[in-house]
Amino acid sequence: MMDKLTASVGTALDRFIQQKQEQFPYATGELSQLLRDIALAAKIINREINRAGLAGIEGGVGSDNVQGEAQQKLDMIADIRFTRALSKGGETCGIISEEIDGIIDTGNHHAKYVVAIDPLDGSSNIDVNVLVGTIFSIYRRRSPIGRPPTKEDMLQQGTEQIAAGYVLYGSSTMLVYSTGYGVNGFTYEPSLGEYFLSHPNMKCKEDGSIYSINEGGYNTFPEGLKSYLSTCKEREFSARYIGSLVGDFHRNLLKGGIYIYPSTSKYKKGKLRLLYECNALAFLAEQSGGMATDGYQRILEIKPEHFHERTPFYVGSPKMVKEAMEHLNEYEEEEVVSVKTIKVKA
Ligand SMILES: O=P(O)(O)OC[C@H]1O[C@](O)(COP(=O)(O)O)[C@@H](O)[C@@H]1O
Ligand SMILES: [Mg+2]
Ligand SMILES: [Mg+2]
Repeated sequence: MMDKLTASVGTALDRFIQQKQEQFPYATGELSQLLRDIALAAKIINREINRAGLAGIEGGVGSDNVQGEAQQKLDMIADIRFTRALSKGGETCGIISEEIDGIIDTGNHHAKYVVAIDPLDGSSNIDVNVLVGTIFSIYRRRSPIGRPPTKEDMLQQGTEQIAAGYVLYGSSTMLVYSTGYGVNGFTYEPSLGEYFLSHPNMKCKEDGSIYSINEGGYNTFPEGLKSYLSTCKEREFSARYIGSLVGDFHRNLLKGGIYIYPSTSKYKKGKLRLLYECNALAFLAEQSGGMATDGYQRILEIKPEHFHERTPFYVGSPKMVKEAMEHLNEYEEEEVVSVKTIKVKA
């Protein structure tokens, strides 16, 4: 359905959500409430992040999450705050969080939505005052209303997302999300405690000249990727890497560019998690005219098997993602031929 009402810059988030809901005669307001729950929790996290150095909430908690990564205090605080806001809000029946092994059952068994969330993205940047984020995906549950959330509710393909977004805690705090009708960005005004529309109808540029990748693992990158990176360097593209996925994605969305987290010897399937990092950003990328793949297939079509499964991630300007994939496929074909040749010779 075409977006009849184009909200103008400065529209308060609450009003924007209401306007969108009114465009759907059968909307019941549950998704609107869920989005408000996320926006509320993000305000609290924003406050915690801004005063982290003073409040002694920097550093680790001395435990690892299910992926064996050291958990930071702010990882846990963010996880608790989002879980609490979503549980109290009443519209979320189950949550998958980066910080928790299994399904978080909120007890809201009457609710029809489930959420996958990376409460704090870019944890390695918390203590060095570099921007961090939150990433979330929202799905309609599959299991009958009234029951506890199930594995099937949480392990849905990215194409099934009802909404997705991120919060960026940077020089300003922004909430960027989509409900499947374009991508809109809101800037938080702390003195008023409110978000206002600042980036309506965000569009990803067809092409760009920024590439974002941690080249530390270069020696173990797929040959095709090495070849693509050479072309980026030949063209003197700008290398930009914050080390916070949300920040790198946001910059490339605004300026044009490609973000890559490939398979490496340390992370055979890439480092990033499908359910609460890649699916959400792939949804936003496609909603804004960008592209997101694992190098070979659309991220949104990957059928998840595990809550914390990882995937290689190639996202951004479609022309750049397509070219990177061409290089990957070219080298893959050559590798197949060379194996066949060796076999024939043997
Ligand atoms: O340090 P690396 O290997 O480049 O990884 C950085 C990537 O890892 C992440 O920090 C992973 O996310 P979390 O911080 O939520 O675990 C991404 O934000 C970032 O893009
Ligand atoms: Mg993350
Ligand atoms: Mg995280």
